[in-house]
Amino acid sequence: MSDKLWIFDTTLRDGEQVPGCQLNTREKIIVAKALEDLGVDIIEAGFPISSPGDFNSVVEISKAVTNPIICALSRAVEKDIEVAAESLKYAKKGRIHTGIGVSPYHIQYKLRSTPDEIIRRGVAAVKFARRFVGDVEFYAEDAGRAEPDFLAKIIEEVIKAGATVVNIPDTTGYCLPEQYGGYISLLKNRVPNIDQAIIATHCHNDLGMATANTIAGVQQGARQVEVTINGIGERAGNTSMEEVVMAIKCHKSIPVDISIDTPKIYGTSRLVSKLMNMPVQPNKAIVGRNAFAHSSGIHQDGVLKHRENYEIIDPKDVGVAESTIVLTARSGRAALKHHLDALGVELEGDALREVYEEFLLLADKKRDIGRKDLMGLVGKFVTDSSFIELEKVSYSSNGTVSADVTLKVGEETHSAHAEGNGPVDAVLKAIEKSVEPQVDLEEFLIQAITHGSDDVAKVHMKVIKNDKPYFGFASNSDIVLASAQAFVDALNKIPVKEYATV
Ligand SMILES: CC(=O)SCCNC(=O)CCNC(=O)[C@H](O)C(C)(C)COP(=O)(O)OP(=O)(O)OC[C@H]1O[C@@H](n2cnc3c(N)ncnc32)[C@H](O)[C@@H]1OP(=O)(O)O
Ligand SMILES: CC(C)C(=O)C(=O)O
Ligand SMILES: [Mg+2]
Repeated sequence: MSDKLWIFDTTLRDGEQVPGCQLNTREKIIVAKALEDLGVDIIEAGFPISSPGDFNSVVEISKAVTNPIICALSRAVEKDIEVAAESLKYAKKGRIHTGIGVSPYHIQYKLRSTPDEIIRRGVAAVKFARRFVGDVEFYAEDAGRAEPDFLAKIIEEVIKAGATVVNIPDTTGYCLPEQYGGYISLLKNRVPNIDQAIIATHCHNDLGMATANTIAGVQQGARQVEVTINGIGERAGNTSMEEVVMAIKCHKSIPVDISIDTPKIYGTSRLVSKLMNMPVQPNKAIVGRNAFAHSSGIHQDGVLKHRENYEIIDPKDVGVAESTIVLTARSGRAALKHHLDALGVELEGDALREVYEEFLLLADKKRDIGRKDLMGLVGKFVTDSSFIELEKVSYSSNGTVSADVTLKVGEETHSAHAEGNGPVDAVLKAIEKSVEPQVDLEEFLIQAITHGSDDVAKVHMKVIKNDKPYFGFASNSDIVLASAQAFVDALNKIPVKEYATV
C-alpha cells in the first residue's frame, strides 16, 4: 500500500519573498483558492509577525479556504509564535511552523549561539507553539549544511517536545541528491522517535538540484514536500511543485499517493506567473512555453507518428491542450505537411517535395515561419483570403484613450475604432473588432532589449483559440505598434479551419 505524500505549498510565503512578487491580500486569496482547487494539502500563507499586511493575509486566507491546513511561519521567538497563533484563529485546521538555524554557520555567525542553546530554544519554541495548536512543524534551518549528529539530536528533542512534522531544509541549495537523501535516511535510522512525526523536504535550487533533492528525500522516507508553483522563491527559487508531482506520477516505483489534480497545474502556473509578474522561462519543465513544443524534423515526425516517441507526459495531464510542432530550418516534410494540412492545403509527392525545398531556403533566412510564409510558398496551389496585414495604427489620449486601425484581410480592407484602458488595450480591441477569429489573450510580455529610453521593445503574446495556444512575436521602438504586430502575428498562425468553431 502507498503512503500519502503531503503537498505543502509555500508559494505565498517563500515564493512571495522574491523581489517584485509581493501580492496584496485580495491576490493572495485568489492564489490560495486556486491552490485549494489544485488539491494541495497545506498552504503556508505567510509570516504573520513580519507586517500587518501579511498578518491580515493569513487571517483572510484562513477564512476563505476550507480544505487545506493553513500554516503560519515564525522564528523560535515567543512573540512570533503568539502572532502566528492569533493569525490562525479562523483556520479550520491551523499549523504553526517554527524553527531555528542548525548549521555551524547559522549557530555561530547568524544566531551567535551554541549548539546546546539552539536545542533549548528549538524545544522551547515547539512547546510554546503546542499551547496554541495541536499541529506544530519544526524547521531545522540550513539542515543541508548541518553536522549530522547534531541534526539527529535536535530532531529527536523537538519531536519529544511535540513537533508533528520535522522539516529538513536545504536552505542554501547546497546538497547533492545523495547527500540530501542521506540526511533523511540518517534521521529515519538514527532518531528513535522519528515515527511520531512526518519528515518534510524543503529544498532550494541554487545548484539546480531542488527537484532531484526532494525526490531523493521522498525515496528515503520523507512524506511531506515543500514546494512552490513555477519553483519561485528566494534567489534561484524553491522546489517546483509541478516537477515533483509529475516526476512521481511518471515513476510509479516511488510508493506514494498525491492529491494534486494535475490537469489544473498549467492554469495555476499561469495565474501565479501573472499575479506575481514573474514570467516562466520558455524551457521550464512541465509549464514552460516550449515544454511540449517540438522543433526538429526527426522529433516532429516521431511525435506525429506516435506522441510518446518524444513525450513522457501527455500535455493534457497537466492542462496543456496539445503538443505544438514549430516550423524551423530543422523541420522535415512531416512537419511541413502537418502545418499545410491545418491550413487546408493537402500536398503529397512531388508537390510537397518542391514546396519543402523552397521552405528550407526561406527557413534558413527566417527564424519564425508563419502562415503568410507558408501561403506564399504554396501560392501556385492555393490562394489565402484570410491573411491579415496591419496597414495603419493610430491612437490618442484625450481623457479617454482610443485607437484606429486599418487592416488588410486577404484582398479586403477593414477599419475599426475602439476605446481602451490604455493605448495597447485600445489598439488590440480595434484589431479584434475587424477580424475573425476572436481569441482570448492569455499572455502579454514586453521586454526591453537594450534598456535605454530609445529602447526597442520585444513583445511576446499568447492567444487562445478553441483551447489551443498561438504565439505572436514582434519588436519595435514603439511599444504600441510592437504589441499590435505581435497580436496580428499570433492571429495569422491560427488555421482557417479553427475560425468556425467558437
Ligand atoms: C530561510 C527563510 O526563508 S526564513 C524566513 C525569511 N523571511 C523573512 O525574513 C521575512 C520576514 N522577516 C521579517 O519581517 C523580519 O526579519 C522580522 C520581523 C522576522 C525580524 O525583524 P527584526 O527584528 O528587525 O530583525 P532582523 O530582520 O534585522 O534580524 C533577524 C533577527 O532574527 C534572528 N533570527 C533569525 N532566525 C531566527 C530564528 N529562526 N529563531 C530566532 N531568531 C532568529 C536573527 O539572529 C536576528 O536577530 P538579532 O537581531 O538578535 O541578531
Ligand atoms: C523557514 C524555512 C523553512 C525556510 O524557508 C528555509 O530554510 O529555506
Ligand atoms: Mg526556504
